[in-house]
This record gives sequence, structure tokens and C-alpha cells, in this order.
Amino acid sequence: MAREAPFAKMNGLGNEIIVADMRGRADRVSPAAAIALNADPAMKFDQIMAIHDPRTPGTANYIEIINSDGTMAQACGNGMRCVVQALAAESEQKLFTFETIAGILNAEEHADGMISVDMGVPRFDWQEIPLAEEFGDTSRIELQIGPIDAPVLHSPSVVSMGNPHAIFWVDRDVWDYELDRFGPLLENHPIFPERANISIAQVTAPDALTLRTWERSAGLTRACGSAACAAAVSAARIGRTGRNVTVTVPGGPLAIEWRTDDHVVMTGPAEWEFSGTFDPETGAWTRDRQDVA
Ligand SMILES: N[C@@H](CCC[C@H](N)C(=O)O)C(=O)O
Repeated sequence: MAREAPFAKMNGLGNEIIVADMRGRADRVSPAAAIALNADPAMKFDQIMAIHDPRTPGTANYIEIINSDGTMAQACGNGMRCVVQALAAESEQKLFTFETIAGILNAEEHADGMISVDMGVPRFDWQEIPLAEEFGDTSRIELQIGPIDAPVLHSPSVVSMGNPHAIFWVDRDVWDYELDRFGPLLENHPIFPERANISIAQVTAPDALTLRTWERSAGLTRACGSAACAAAVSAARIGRTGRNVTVTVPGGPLAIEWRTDDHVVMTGPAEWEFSGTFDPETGAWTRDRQDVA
């Protein structure tokens, strides 16, 4: 087996993604490789989306999602759009089905280049998010937050989009808050036994939100697709918006539809930056010659 695997460096609204083509090989991207790649300023990323052969022959490609600290994530909306664009560039295929550790996902590339991903159904039960203690109603929960001196950041909406999310509602501009300071504290709050992605959200219209996210295991990002879905369903659940909203993240807008069949569909762009090959064990990488200016 060749040691090097092809990759495409991409982004989804500024969420930095490496799409790694691991098809036809039995190995996986090691946590050490992820950490080494992220330490290189030219490759710094939020998630690696590793495309593997189907786990059962004849079924969907298996996508492994690896955070920049080498840990696994169950969902990555922006990364899935990057995977779709990378695979769509190989063929005429427009409709895709993938398997992740959180289940089966369907996606589609539209004629205008925008990509929709069916992110599945939101989970509101406290054990499925998961939370460390029982809450009957997770649409807003009261948290004991000791060292954080921001009184508004106490009663988030919590939800799983495959991965755990907490959405803190604010009335002021989301940029008024020091998410880089609160994010790591809230991510590791004992109520979240598997930690959580932490977002600050402001409802700006009955069909619009602004959102900033501190991602579990990746830190501040310019976009988090699963957080946009989590914020959209949470806003609708507490009666602040309808079920079709535009969620504007630092990288730009995402359209989120919470369908009547309970599935959440996210639509947005993906962007290719450059390609190369890398060693999935060590993270050593080379940029493709034709991409070098
Ligand atoms: N960027 C992603 C979410 C990434 C996963 C997250 N860091 C986690 O560990 O749950 C997205 O676009 O959804």
C-alpha cells in the first residue's frame, strides 16, 4: 500500500477542512498525524474528513471526522459539504449518501454549486446530548457557572446534532462577547460529560440568526455547520423563529431548514484551496506541484 494519501485543503465558509482520500486502503489518519498537520501554519485546520471505503461492500462511503486535536467528532456540516464538492468534481454524480459514526447522511450538489446536507434529526433528550444530570426540558437549562462573569451566559439551549451543542442566547451583537475566554470553560463544564460545542447566538429577525462558535476540540472557528443547525432548531423550539432560517456565521450565511419530517437540512458553499499528498501516520505532506505558484 502506498504510504501517501491524496488530500484537498478546502473550507466551508472559513471552517478549515482537509478532505483526505483514504479509499482503497486499510489504514486510518492517526491522531499524531492530525496534530502534526495542525501545527503547520500552512495546513492549520479545524477538521479532517477522511473518506474511507464502505464498511459494508456496496453501501455508502464511510466518513471519519477528526478534530484538530486528533479526537473524533460525530458530525461536521461544513466538512460534509467539502466532501461532496471534492467527490462531485470526480464525476457527474450530484446525489451522495455517506455513513458516519452518527449514522447515514444524504447530500446533494445543486446546479449553482451550493450543497445541501441532510444533517439528520436533532436529539433533545438529556441522555442523548448527553448531559450529566437529568433535565426534563432541554430547550433552556440553568447552568451553575462559577468563574464566568457574564450573567447572560447561564441558560443555554442544548441539543445533539450527532454531536453535543449548547447555544447561549444574547440580545447584543455576538461580537460583544469574549467567546475565546468563555468557550474553553463552557466546553469543559461538568454538565457535558463528552464536552460540547459552545455557541453564542442572537435572533435578528423571525427568520435570521447570527452565530459564533467555540468548537469542541478545535476552538474558535469562522463557521460550524452543526452549530448552525443546532441554533436553528433551538430558536424554533423556543418560539423565537420559524423553521426556515438564515444563520450568519463569521464566514457567511447558511440556509437551515428544519423539515416537517424532523430532518435538518443545511445549504451552503464549499471552496477548494489546494491539493497534495500526506502520510496518514506522521502527517508529513507535500503540495501538488501544479498548485505551487
Ligand atoms: N465544524 C463542524 C463541527 C466539528 C465537530 C466538533 N468540533 C465536535 O467535536 O463536535 C461543523 O461544521 O459542523
